[in-house]
Amino acid sequence: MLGRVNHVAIAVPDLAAATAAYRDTLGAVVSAAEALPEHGVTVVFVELPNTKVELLEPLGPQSPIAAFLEKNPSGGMHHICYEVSDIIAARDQMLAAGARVLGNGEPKTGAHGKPVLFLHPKDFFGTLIELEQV
Ligand SMILES: CC[C@@H](C(=O)O)C(=O)SCCNC(=O)CCNC(=O)[C@H](O)C(C)(C)COP(=O)(O)OP(=O)(O)OC[C@H]1O[C@@H](n2cnc3c(N)ncnc32)[C@H](O)[C@@H]1OP(=O)(O)O
Ligand SMILES: [Co+2]
Repeated sequence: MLGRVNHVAIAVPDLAAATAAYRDTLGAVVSAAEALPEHGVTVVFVELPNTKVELLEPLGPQSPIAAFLEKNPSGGMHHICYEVSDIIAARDQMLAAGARVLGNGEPKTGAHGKPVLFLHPKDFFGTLIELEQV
């Protein structure tokens, strides 16, 4: 079911500072910041030769990363995103296996304009998984 790693996401308390560290200290190519209110985050992508790093800052009072940052105030790895070819088939395969698909189970449009779903970290060894249809 799983294809390539699309991105690894890091939740950060200060997106401008994190972006500057990746751009100026690590010498990476970074995108402009984009607010995604429907996901409760502002995001910057770090472009790498083989994948991307997604820097996430909370946006709004209902941000899904707010509690994570309370527990990890200096930031931390938040999720890994795998590509799938058919997100509905992947969702149904996960539900049949007893894994928890987060939200209402319907894909949302992710940062790349593609359908995404999340799987509960407690069902996958403490790692939140995002599936993105490509
Ligand atoms: C930019 C758009 C998009 C893209 O296209 O790339 C994105 O990536 S959006 C990214 C942000 N969106 C999401 O994270 C949506 C899915 N997340 C959720 O639904 C929730 O955050 C959650 C994972 C269900 C957790 O919410 P909740 O149960 O309310 O939080 P708790 O703090 O109570 O956590 C319960 C339990 O799970 C542990 N936890 C929480 N988050 C993570 C995590 N990222 N990685 C690993 N473990 C996590 C948390 O520590 C709790 O464990 P215990 O303390 O042992 O109970
Ligand atoms: Co993501």
